[in-house]
Amino acid sequence: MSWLTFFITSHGTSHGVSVSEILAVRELDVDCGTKDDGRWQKMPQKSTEAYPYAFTVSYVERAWQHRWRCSDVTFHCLEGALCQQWVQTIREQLTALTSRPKHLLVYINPYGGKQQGERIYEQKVAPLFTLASISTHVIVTEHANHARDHLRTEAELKKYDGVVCVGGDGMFSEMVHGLVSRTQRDNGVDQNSPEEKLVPCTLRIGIIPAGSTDCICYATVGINDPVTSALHIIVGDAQPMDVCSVHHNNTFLRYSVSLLGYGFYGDMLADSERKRWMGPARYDFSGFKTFLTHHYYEGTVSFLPATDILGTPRDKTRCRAGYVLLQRTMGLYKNHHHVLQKHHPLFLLPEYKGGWRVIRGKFLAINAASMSCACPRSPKGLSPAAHLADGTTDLILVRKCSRFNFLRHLLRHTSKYDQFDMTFVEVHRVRRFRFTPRYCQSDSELDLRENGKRLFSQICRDHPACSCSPAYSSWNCDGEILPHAAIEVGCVTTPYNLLCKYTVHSESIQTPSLFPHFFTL
Ligand SMILES: CCCCCCCCCCCCC/C=C/[C@@H](O)[C@H](COP(=O)(O)O)NC(=O)CCCCCCCCCCCCCCC
Ligand SMILES: Nc1ncnc2c1ncn2[C@@H]1O[C@H](COP(=O)(O)OP(=O)(O)O)[C@@H](O)[C@H]1O
Ligand SMILES: [Ca+2]
Repeated sequence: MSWLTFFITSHGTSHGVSVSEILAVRELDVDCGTKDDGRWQKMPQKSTEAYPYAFTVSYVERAWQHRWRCSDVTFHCLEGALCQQWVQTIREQLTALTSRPKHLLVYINPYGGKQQGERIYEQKVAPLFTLASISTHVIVTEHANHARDHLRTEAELKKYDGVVCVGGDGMFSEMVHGLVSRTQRDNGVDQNSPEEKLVPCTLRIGIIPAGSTDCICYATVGINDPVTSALHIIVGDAQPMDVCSVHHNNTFLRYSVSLLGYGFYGDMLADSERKRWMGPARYDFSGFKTFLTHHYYEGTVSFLPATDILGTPRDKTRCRAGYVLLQRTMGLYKNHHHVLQKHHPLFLLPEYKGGWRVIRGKFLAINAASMSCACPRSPKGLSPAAHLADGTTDLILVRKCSRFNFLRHLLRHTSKYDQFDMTFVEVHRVRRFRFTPRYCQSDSELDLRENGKRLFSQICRDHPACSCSPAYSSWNCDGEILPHAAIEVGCVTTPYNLLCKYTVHSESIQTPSLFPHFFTL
């Protein structure tokens, strides 16, 4: 790591800036002030007289709660030649940072969250990309799946070092689907086969949060802040994550990177989609309504526990980027403080000891969290100890219980108390799982659901003529509705993610070439 140190700043103090955190450098013109922003005039007269040459370095400053800000520091010196030498050396050092993107393809969802995507990008992000000399091609989407289809078929991906998603988890998911599908198609991989290993994508996806939950951004960076995300993208950070593939009867349905939730989160989502006009508050409204309906669903969950890793979902450790910057710490495992290295899947390939486990029951919620799912509503998330790129997902089963107990469970997501420490909740770290509802879903029912119609005439169970629950919920897959109740899920990252050139956050591996807040899949 190179450090730029010493030199008398405008305040006569010394300053150290790591080259890897420099965004830009510009020379100041003594006669006519700063070339860019006229800040020269503001400098104390005394220092300008004593040191007539100067340059300004823009760099990343750590602010409160994982936030990053762009700061400027001006360095002064006596000789013009020396000043130029500094500027030139810094520029050379910046050019040598190959992990930084130079050309980006940006997709903005103008419809997500509070519909502020375009404004957020123009006002907060574009000026930083310009400062860092990053060229961009910006596409404002015109309809759902525009970004997915463009990435899958048309986009000239060779021209770019990364793609940027301005939106929420749904928009990120669209882009994941576009990129992953294209990569598999180009490499002849059949997505319909649940056993097939996916070929990793070479492009990373950066997220500028502009959605309703922004849990993928929050859970990886530690905050949903557009400026922080833009700076992570500029300095070339990367963060691989687990991707679950969801299949139904050997047909590929979707990928999931954050939450796959049946029951409570599925019903809440289905209700909230009809209230998009409310913006992010729709989730609270529909959450409250779904809480009151208190439906439970019968079925069988089978899962393959991840036996070859040491961490458990009940650990007190947290896996989140935003505090360890990967490519800046050299060497494998240097900063890995909470998963024992020799047990890492890279070194110990999955053994699947013990085989599948089967649990039958009545569930209020079945949630699979591939990452913590931390978000502003729940800063610790659905599964606080979930890891970002360990090839597992945390399967949380909430059995039928009273409304009061379910409320206690929900409330614990917002406090320091353990949401899993309740008799009706269990959590397992798994590699694969399957859910089969007790009653078979007919094709005609599925068709109706796929066409967006809610079916209320579902089979009424054991006790007719009562206010019992419907037979099926739907899955909430990263905020998108999956109408199929029966699904098979595999966490597909371990074999292909960790063996590639990717940088992995604290408990996973790290290789020198990439960086933390761009996602490599
Ligand atoms: C009583 C308060 C209880 C608060 C419980 C909070 C639990 C929050 C866990 C959040 C997990 C979020 C997982 C993220 C999923 C996202 O991928 C996905 C898509 O995001 P996008 O819109 O940005 O595209 N988002 C979602 O599915 C939304 C999840 C939001 C959950 C809000 C639940 C609110 C529950 C309110 C219950 C109120 C009961 C009150 C009784 C008096
Ligand atoms: N231009 C558009 N018009 C309408 N829907 C869009 C557009 N672009 C993307 N979408 C869809 O909007 C939905 C929500 O996007 P997302 O960015 O996740 O916002 P939110 O967090 O508010 O749900 C996604 O299903 C996405 O496919
Ligand atoms: Ca994981």
